[in-house]
Amino acid sequence: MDADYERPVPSLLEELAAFSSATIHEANGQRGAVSGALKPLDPAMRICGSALTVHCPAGDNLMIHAAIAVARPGDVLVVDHQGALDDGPFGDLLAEACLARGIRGLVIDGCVRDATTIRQMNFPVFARGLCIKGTTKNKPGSIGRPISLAGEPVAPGDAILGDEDGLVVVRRADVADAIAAARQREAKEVALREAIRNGACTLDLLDLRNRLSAIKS
Ligand SMILES: O=C([O-])CC(=O)C(=O)O
Ligand SMILES: [Mg+2]
Repeated sequence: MDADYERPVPSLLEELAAFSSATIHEANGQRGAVSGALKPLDPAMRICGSALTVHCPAGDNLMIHAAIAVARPGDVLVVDHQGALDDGPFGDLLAEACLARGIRGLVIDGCVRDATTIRQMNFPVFARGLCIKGTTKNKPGSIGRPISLAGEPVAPGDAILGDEDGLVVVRRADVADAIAAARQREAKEVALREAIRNGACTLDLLDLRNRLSAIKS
C-alpha cells in the first residue's frame, strides 16, 4: 500500500488555510460539507491539508498504523471508520507518530481516545466522539483510495479544511478557484457588514422583499 498520488500545491494549501470552512463551502458552490457530527476535540483546532484517505473497518486500527507509515508531510489522515461509536482506534501514541511524520491532523468518522493528551499536544483531531475501548490490529482496508466520509466522497489528494464550524472537502482541481471565489466573497461580506452597521436591513441588502411578499399570506 502506498500513497503515491497527486497532492495540491503546498502554497495553495497555505492560502486555503486562511479561510473559514463555511466560506470555502459557500465559495466552492456549496459543495464538500462533511456531516456536522464530526467535531474538533477542541474548538480552537484548525486543520488544513491534503487528504490521505483510509478505510479502516470498525473494531480495528491496522490501516491507521499502515497509513501513518506511508503518509507525507502536509497530509491529513481522513479515515472512514464506518461511524463506529464503540471503539477508540486512535490515541495519543498514534498522534505522536503523526506529528513525527509531519501529518497535519486526523479526521475520522469514528471515535478516538486519550483526548486530554491529544489536546495538550495540539494535534488537530476531528471525530464523531470518544471511546476508551481498544481495537484489534488485523483487518484489511484501503489506503489512498476514494472513500465516503460520513456520506461525503473524499478522493486521495483532495484538500480538507476544518475549524470549529465543521469540515469541507475541496477537489484538488478546484482548490485555486475556491480560493479566488472565497476572496471575492469575503470582500462582499466586508461591504455587507459595513452597511448592516450603518442601519441597512438584510432584506434590502440581499434583495429579499419580493420573496417575502410572495410567500406571505
Ligand atoms: O494504541 C491504540 O490502539 C490507540 C491508542 O490508544 C493510542 O494511539 O494511544
Ligand atoms: Mg493510548
